[in-house]
Formats: sequence, C-alpha cells, structure tokens
Amino acid sequence: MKIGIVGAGMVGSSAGYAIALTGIASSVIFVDRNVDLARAQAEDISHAVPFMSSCVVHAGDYADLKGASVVILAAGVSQKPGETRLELLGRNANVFREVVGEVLRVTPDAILLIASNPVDIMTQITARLSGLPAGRVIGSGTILDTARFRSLLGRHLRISPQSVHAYVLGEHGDSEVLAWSNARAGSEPLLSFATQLGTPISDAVKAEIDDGVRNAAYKIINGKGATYYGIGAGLARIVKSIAQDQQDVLSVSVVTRNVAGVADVALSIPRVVGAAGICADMMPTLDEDEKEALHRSASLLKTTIEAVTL
Ligand SMILES: NC(=O)C1=CN([C@@H]2O[C@H](COP(=O)(O)OP(=O)(O)OC[C@H]3O[C@@H](n4cnc5c(N)ncnc54)[C@H](O)[C@@H]3O)[C@@H](O)[C@H]2O)C=CC1
Ligand SMILES: CC(=O)C(=O)O
Repeated sequence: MKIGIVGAGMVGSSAGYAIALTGIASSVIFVDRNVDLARAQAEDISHAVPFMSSCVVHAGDYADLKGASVVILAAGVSQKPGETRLELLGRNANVFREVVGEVLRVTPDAILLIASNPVDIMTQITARLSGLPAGRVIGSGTILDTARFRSLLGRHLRISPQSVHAYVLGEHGDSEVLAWSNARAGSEPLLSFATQLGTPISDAVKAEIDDGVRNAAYKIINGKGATYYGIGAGLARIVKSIAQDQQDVLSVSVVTRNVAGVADVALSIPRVVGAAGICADMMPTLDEDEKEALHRSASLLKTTIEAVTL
C-alpha cells in the first residue's frame, strides 16, 4: 500500500518513520512546500529502512501522490509554548484550503487522515472541502490522548498499557473527557483491578493522571518545542488498521451525526477502523458527569466550526 504524507515536518516525518520501519506500507511519499525538507526527510528515513523493513520512501510533488490509499495531512503550523490548539485554526484552515484540493485532484479515492491542529476542526473542514463521506475523512482525534491515559494508568498499576482498556473522548484539546467509569484493566473494572493489585486509584491519583493527559502537550512543547513521536506512532497505528483491514477499535475523530445531544460535529469516540475507513461507531456507556463533559466538549467544537467560513 502507498501512503502519502503532506507536511514533512516533525509530525509528518515521525509518522513516515513509524510507517516505514513497521513495514505496514510498501511506499511512503512526502510532499511539503519546503521541497528540500521533504527530500531530506525521505532520504534520512530511507537510510533507516534496511535495518527494519523494505518500504520505499520518496519525496515528490502532489502528482506523485497518485495511487496512494491513505494521505496523511500534517501540514501547517504547530503550537508555540502556551498557545492552545484552537488558536492555530485560522492559519491551518488557510493551509487546508490549498492542500485538500491538490490532494483530491490526484487521489480522489484516498482515505484522508488528518493530524494538523485543531485536529477535530481540521477534520470537519476537510470533510466539507472534500465532499467525501464522513468515514473516509479521519482525524487522529484523541488516539494520542488515549495512549497517554493508558500509559499513565499502566505505570500506576504496574502493568502493560496494552492491558489497559480506557479511552479519552471528545475534543483533542483542553475540553477532552477521560472516561473513567467504563475503563478496564484486563477484564476487570479499573477501580476494582487497582484495589486488588494494591494500587488503588484515589481522587488524588485521578486528578494527577487527568493533569498528565490533558496537559501533556503543553509540558512537552515547553521542554522541546513540539510533540511528534507519540502522534507519529498513533498515525501509523491508524494506517495499519486501514492497510490490514484490522477492524480495530480506536478513538478517532469523524464528523458524527449526533454525539451527546450535539449534531454534526467531528470529535472522538471509539470507532471500528478498517480498509473502508470508519466501519462503525461505538458510543460508550458513561456516568452523568462524563456525559455532561462530553456535551460541553462537543458544544465547544460545534460553536467553533460554525464560525468557520470556507
Ligand atoms: N493530532 C495530534 O495529536 C497532533 C497534531 N500536531 C499538529 O500537527 C501539525 C504539524 O506539526 P509539526 O509537524 O510539529 O509542524 P512543523 O512545522 O514541523 O511541520 C509542518 C510542515 O508543514 C509544511 N507546510 C506548511 N504549509 C504548507 C502548505 N501549504 N503545503 C505543504 N506543506 C506545508 C511546512 O513546510 C512544514 O514542513 C501542527 O498543526 C501540530 O499542532 C502535533 C502533535 C500532535
Ligand atoms: C500537540 C498536540 O496536539 C499534542 O501533543 O497533543
């Protein structure tokens, strides 16, 4: 499978690196308005490939995306220290007005996978600009926040994060919702598992984990200017589900008819991902506080997208 990546900066290149090394695609093609950067990323990553796989990595222009089954959109600006994701909207909407048309002219049948922030709004903008069915325009949404949640829970419980089944819902951003009430470890409800293991989850532990998930990006950006390894792996994970038709349940962002009483808004809930893109949505059972928080998150996104004119 051929994967296109528009935007060969930190996020695009990290995704390309993860896709190339895991061998889930036969080729990766980078496109960036900074042609030298795209070429340099492709060359550097292609030197890692012989150690791990046989993926062919190139840089090119939009015409070279022809035949790509998935195109990742990671072009645009990223947050400066202290800036929120929503503050990027105006600048990245302008970038997408240019990029989406160029991509579709060459690959009208590709699944579009959006990474640029604010990712939920950029996903809805891409759905509008492309006219593609909602299930073929997928935002990485809270896939990264869910990984952060599982990582911190795994560390607290001293078990593998892969044995933690917990999701972050709603906006990939400040209003996101950590779904504690339906979280499980192994096959047990999270809180009972934690108590059995002698690592109980008190309100203080919950608050610390919530802060660690919700504010991870701000802390990492303060420390090193950007986040990219986590989302690079997350994008590769979504590509793998599509490439191998895995029908995995992932928290990704798609324009959804109705979530928590809000109509036609892109945000994350767990969804089944396979070769066709989004195959099914799963609305988790939540407690009243979580339902209310998801409603607030969806309403914030709805108000934001309603103010965007294309
Ligand atoms: N969804 C998520 O979980 C995450 C999303 N992000 C977002 O991903 C985006 C990219 O971040 P980085 O890679 O760190 O930024 P970066 O600045 O390293 O890379 C962005 C690239 O986009 C290119 N670009 C800009 N305008 C373009 C255009 N019109 N056509 C083609 N290429 C263009 C630039 O030349 C640059 O190489 C940001 O919006 C950032 O906020 C970052 C981390 C996590
Ligand atoms: C930057 C960003 O969106 C993140 O790391 O969550």
